[in-house]
Amino acid sequence: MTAPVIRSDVPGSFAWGVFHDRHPKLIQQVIDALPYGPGERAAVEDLLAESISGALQPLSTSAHDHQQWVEWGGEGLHGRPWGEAPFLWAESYFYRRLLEATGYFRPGTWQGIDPFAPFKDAELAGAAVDAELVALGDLPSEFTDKRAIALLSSALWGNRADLSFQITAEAGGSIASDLVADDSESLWAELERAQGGRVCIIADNAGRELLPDLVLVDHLLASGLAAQVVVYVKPQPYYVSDATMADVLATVERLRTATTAAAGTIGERLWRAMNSGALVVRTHPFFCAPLPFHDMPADLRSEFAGAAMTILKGDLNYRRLVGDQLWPPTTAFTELASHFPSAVTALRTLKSDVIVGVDAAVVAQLDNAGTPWRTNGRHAVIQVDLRR
Ligand SMILES: O=P(O)(O)OC[C@@]1(O)O[C@H](CO)[C@@H](O)[C@@H]1O
Repeated sequence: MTAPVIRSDVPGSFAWGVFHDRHPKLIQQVIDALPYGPGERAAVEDLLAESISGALQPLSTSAHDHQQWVEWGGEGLHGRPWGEAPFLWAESYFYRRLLEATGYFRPGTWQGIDPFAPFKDAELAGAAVDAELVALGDLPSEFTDKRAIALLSSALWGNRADLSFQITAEAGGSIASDLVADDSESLWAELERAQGGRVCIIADNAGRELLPDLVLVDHLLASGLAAQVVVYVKPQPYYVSDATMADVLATVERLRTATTAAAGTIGERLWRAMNSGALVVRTHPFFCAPLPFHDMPADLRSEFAGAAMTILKGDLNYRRLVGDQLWPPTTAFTELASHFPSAVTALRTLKSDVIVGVDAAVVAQLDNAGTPWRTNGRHAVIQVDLRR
């Protein structure tokens, strides 16, 4: 089964807009957020110009991952317009090159400085997170189904980043009308069935998404639904807000030091779970690769094999799971997710063109409404492949 691979050279498409509208704004924000010198500023602006109207240049041969990117497909793309590369490839490479331009990997003063840290730090320190921490206290404190459903919903809508505990505490669950596919009952049934196994979570964004993700992790461990949770984060700054280990530590600290008792208790439990190995945070270079998960290397594949469930958060992980392709939206999710080494659940708000596993009647209704439902971030899916 196949479908057209998404590229960013179709004017007016979502992918085209990412390169032509979103990236110029992002680059401006990056060079305004830290006092980069003339060299870094020029390199960042050159990258933007190259990605919009130039030919795709290779990483410098002295870069530690030069060869890796050649193997990931760079060789066939060097010298061609960026828009001819698959969108997933080009977007991922853009973030790698942005780190090159800001000196993230180069020995020197900017080495290891996350160019997106000012945005992530501000979000985590902000009033919205304060309100989230307070709202945590309104959730049932016992490890009931009601709490589980509310936390799953918070982790899902945390990907939308304007909704989380505050909504779920009030609604007592999901914002059902915006869920275009909901297999959450299968997820809970499978976690109950496999009780005491290992659950993997492939994290997405830091801040207002990682916070509810970690609260869900705490629930899985404290309720006994999982004996161990492994959270996978990015090895380096990526797609602006993607979570790294530094973001996990900052989020656990934000919980621990919260003035609200519920949040503080969860933060302490997460700390102790890391101490005991019940909660493990891991990463791998492939999490910043420009390829679908279908192509994951054997060492990473073996880490997921044997997990009771892997939960993938967010839009980019969904694109990598099912393939960044224009599938008919009614294509079965299980058909495209079956390559993954364990049972999987996608928790994703829709922010790009890729979507599968939606009933024909729902697709017709959404199409008829005339809104850009695939990309406006309003809708979401909870999709499960139980591998049986
Ligand atoms: O994975 P997330 O954080 O949910 O969303 C990331 C994302 O929406 O941002 C990109 C635009 O820059 C999209 O191509 C991509 O899928």
